[in-house]
Amino acid sequence: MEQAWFAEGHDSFGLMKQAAWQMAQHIEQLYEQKYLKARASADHKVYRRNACQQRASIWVGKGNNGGDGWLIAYYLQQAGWEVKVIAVGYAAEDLDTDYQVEIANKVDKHDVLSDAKQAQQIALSAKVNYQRFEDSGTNQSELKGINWQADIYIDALFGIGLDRAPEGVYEQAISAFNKVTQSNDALAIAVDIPSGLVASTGQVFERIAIQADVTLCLIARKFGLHTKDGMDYSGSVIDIPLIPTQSSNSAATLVTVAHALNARRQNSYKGSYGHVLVIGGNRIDGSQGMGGAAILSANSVMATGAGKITVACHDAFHGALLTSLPDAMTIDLHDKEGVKTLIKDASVVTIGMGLGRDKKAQALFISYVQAAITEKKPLVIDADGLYHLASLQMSREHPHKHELIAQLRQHSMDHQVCLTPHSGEAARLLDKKINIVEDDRLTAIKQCANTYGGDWVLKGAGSLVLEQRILEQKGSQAHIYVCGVGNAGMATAGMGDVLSGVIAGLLAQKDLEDEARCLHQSVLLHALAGDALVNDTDYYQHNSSLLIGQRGLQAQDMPVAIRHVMQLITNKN
Ligand SMILES: NC(=O)C1=CN([C@@H]2O[C@H](COP(=O)(O)OP(=O)(O)OC[C@H]3O[C@@H](n4cnc5c(N)ncnc54)[C@H](O)[C@@H]3O)[C@@H](O)[C@H]2O)[C@H](O)CC1
Ligand SMILES: [K+]
Repeated sequence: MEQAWFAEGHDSFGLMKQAAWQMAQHIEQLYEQKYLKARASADHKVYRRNACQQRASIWVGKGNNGGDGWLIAYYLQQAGWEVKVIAVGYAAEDLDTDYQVEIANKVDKHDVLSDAKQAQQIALSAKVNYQRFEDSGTNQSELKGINWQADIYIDALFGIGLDRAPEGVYEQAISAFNKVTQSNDALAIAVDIPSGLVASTGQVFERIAIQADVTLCLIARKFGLHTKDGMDYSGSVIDIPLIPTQSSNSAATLVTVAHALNARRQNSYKGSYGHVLVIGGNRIDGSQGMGGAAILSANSVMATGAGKITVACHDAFHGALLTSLPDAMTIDLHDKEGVKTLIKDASVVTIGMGLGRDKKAQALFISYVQAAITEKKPLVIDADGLYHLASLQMSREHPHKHELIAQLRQHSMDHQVCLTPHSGEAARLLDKKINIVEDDRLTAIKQCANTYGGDWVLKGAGSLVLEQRILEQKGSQAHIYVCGVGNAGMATAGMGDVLSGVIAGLLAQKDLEDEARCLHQSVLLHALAGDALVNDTDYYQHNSSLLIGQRGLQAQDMPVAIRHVMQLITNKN
């Protein structure tokens, strides 16, 4: 986006100045919020600390992110701040003003100094105080500068140009920055993205990254701020758009707000809201079984508002299921003909939660998925269903390999097929190592969709959703969403089963608009329900009876929260 802007003839150094100027304004506001408000609350320690001049310690690298940092130092100094720049990766001559002027004079008239160099020159000409961060930092006077107590620490080491793990002096600088901000309880503000975090993937190499309280994100939200490690390092994100951008160019859409649900028609009956068939909850001979997976999924189907439900699970669990969900009808998972007849009647089939991974379970999976395809039913495939799909894909000799996967692909062109792996399951589906998937979740979800067709969720921090849009002309186009809500309390067993239930429950309700029952809506609803149980934000505060907290949150707590969120997002008549 930035390059397109420059190609239109806009000045790149002008943009850097604009960026730095706006960031300096935000830094002043953030200072006020953290310290001056605290002063009003009679925190004497903070009051004493801030009775003097505001102090900023600005850590700059050698690229344009560092350029932003030099200019921020310049603008803050102009605004009366006491500033110190910590220059990381600079040789002594890089900072020697006379030498730099000499170089600048030698530059051919047709050439220009890089933006970062120009920024540095402006700051040095204004006598901004700086210091080199040197390897190992044993020199006491050097240490003094680095440990200099500031109110605000600004990370301008690396931005979107980071392309490898920070090593040597950079690694030391990042850990010194984190140490000094934490020990001073000062505000750590990242320019564009916390240094060490990869903007396009959310990956942090070997846990070396700036731990920011606030990230001032320039031009457009970076995908990496919202998935994998992104949320653990970026703190709260403030957007500084700077230039007009087109969302059609973006890698993904960040979603935090659910589509509103229309109120139900008074004149309706259970058939109006669909019949979900849940297939799972098996008990392999000699094992304790996985009935809970189907039970949790079924409970969520009903909490999401489906009209009716049948659960095909092992006989051993029918009693437990009915105790927890008397609304359900039951059938034995192994009653092939009976289940196939029910598939005909179902509006949505969801399969795999606790289905089991042995050969018998695999045969059931193939047979039920084929029946659903023949009956033209929307399908949700989760957990052990994904395991079987991966096995079929990997096996060279399985007679159903090409058949089933090709059929599923074909089916997904006209019917909704939702597949919901976490990283481990996605790795198996792609026959890759889990860290390959984790290090580039965006590529992984696209590869899943390319291989198997259908709509996908890649679960985990910042769940990704890929929805295929069928185009009028032949073919389809994938749209990717990243879920900007949800919390780590949801990292517990059974949460995936709950999600598959939400997806099926929404799909079954044909009275809802398409956007209100698409896959990213389900992922959002599930995440918002998780937040309703742990967050005491304004949005949920009025229902504090729901609050549980992240530790100890269980999948079985979710249905009540799902109903709560559904009610909040439903249009009133
Ligand atoms: N006018 C503008 O150009 C604007 C730029 N903005 C800011 O610029 C950065 C992106 O700058 P860039 O120079 O492309 O990259 P970085 O500063 O992030 O990286 C610098 C440099 O470092 C090298 N490098 C990468 N990884 C490592 C590593 N692990 N160790 C050592 N060195 C590394 C890499 O080769 C780069 O050359 C953007 O984020 C904005 O902050 C603004 O958008 C305003 C306009
Ligand atoms: K940065």
